[in-house]
Amino acid sequence: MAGLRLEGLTIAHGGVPLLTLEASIAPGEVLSVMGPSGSGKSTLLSAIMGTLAPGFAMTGRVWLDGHEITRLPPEARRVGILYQEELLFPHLSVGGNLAFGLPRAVRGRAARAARVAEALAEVGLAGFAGRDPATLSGGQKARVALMRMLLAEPRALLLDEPFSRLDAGLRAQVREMVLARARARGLPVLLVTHDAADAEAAGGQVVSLG
Ligand SMILES: Nc1ncnc2c1ncn2[C@@H]1O[C@H](COP(=O)(O)OP(=O)(O)OP(=O)(O)O)[C@@H](O)[C@H]1O
Repeated sequence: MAGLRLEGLTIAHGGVPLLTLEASIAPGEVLSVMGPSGSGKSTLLSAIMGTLAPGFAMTGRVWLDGHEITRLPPEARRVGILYQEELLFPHLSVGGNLAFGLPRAVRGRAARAARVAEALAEVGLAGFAGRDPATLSGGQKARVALMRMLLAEPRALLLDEPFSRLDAGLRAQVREMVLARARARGLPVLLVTHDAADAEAAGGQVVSLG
């Protein structure tokens, strides 16, 4: 089955159960995960990324596009994630940040530069490749972070409250852009949010942890 499937996922810490989840997210669809602080939302994302901290025990299986990825190393999973903060590399230009996302298989300076330019144009930032990330607005940084992640060609997208630092107007705009780009690529999206408005705008399924 295409998309992301969490089959009988359970996570415990020090023998204490934290969460149980069964979910399927079809390509282009969104599952919003809500729940109070400490209910395990970030831990769930780590489990899907393959970066669960020591001390956590997980059972169940994670499937992506019909392949089981439960035990694959993080870099082999093709799961992209966006965090609350954009985490752009400050010592690289905007173009350098984007080139960092490109797979090694894209070879040659010209081909890589062309992919970076295309990505910038897709989010209305044509000509920004040479800019220092520190000179960008919050919304522009969010767009660069989104395209850096998408250039790595993920097959699923995890969003860890990526809009929460933006003010209300910008928040809706960035949220729409991220969800539209995910839909255009047919990516299943798991959105962690504290905000019911995010879940409502995303449409799709909603689960609450805790
Ligand atoms: N590295 C870690 N080692 C030990 N316990 C941890 C670790 N990371 C998280 N926890 C614990 O696991 C539980 C779930 O934490 P998690 O960060 O997943 O919650 P959350 O729902 O994302 O919270 P928030 O909304 O505040 O970000 C909490 O009790 C937390 O203290």
